[in-house]
Amino acid sequence: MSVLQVEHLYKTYHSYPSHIGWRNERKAKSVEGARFGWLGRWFKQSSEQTGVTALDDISFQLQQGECLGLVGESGSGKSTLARCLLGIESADRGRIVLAGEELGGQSQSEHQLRQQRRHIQIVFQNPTAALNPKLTIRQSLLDPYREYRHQLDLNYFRADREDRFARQLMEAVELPTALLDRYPHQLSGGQRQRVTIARAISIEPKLVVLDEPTASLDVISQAAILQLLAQLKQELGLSYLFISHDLAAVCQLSDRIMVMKEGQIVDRCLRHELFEQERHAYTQELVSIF
Ligand SMILES: Nc1ncnc2c1ncn2[C@@H]1O[C@H](COP(=O)(O)OP(=O)(O)OP(=O)(O)O)[C@@H](O)[C@H]1O
Repeated sequence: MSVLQVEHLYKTYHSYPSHIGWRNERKAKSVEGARFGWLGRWFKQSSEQTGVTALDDISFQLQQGECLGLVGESGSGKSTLARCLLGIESADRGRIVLAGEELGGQSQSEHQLRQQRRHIQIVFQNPTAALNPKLTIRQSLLDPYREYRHQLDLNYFRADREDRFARQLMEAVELPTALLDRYPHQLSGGQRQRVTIARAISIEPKLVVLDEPTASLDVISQAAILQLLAQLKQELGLSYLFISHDLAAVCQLSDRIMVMKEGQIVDRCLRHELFEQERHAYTQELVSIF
């Protein structure tokens, strides 16, 4: 079953000349400015010259329980795609369908949008920035649960009591429950990343976006986190979109791999095919510099 379907996604960033100043830029971007004003016309013209196409006709499907790896050099559009999936940015064109429901469909209310968003969670590269330093681990873990508690229908975790729920989450990511009342700065980097993973999976999302989840960790913690992610995927039947520069990590965790270049998907393969000779020239280049 397909969990995620992305169809013909496009996104261009328009950057305006910096000497114009934000007041004029805002004016130009406004409906009146863009449609009628000389300022709008002039800015549109200059932005077209300086626009960056971050996503250029992206289409793919991700199956239930699958890990889809996404690799590509810096600036190829990986994070833009992640931001569009999470609703942090909107695409210019195209459709994102999550478990049969279009994300951000036109007739959706704010409430419906929020409901949909909970089905996609993200694990960021830097767990220190992802955790609020003023909250204990317990508070951070329970945040998503408290926000969505009335709509949750969990299969794996039992959420009848907060304390039991928090303990279950710690056990799932192999952390001692004694850490629950500590603050993020009292944990190691690897432990903090385990907390962000526990938080992301706590409400059993349909899709977890892993955005370079091991990049800020030492080699030993990296291996342990990859192993944990593989284990959770199997136990909870999770689906991942795994974004990384690290081809070895991507090959270890992913079932299939997509290669992105300048906003386009230029190659797709099964993980064991990535290092084969007859791949796309750009894939071979990535493999050779790895
Ligand atoms: N807010 C923005 N405004 C203008 N251009 C942007 C913005 N965000 C990204 N870009 C541009 O869009 C392109 C894709 O960027 P993106 O961050 O998606 O790449 P990436 O593959 O995730 O890179 P990295 O691996 O370094 O994170 C780049 O050329 C980048 O400069």
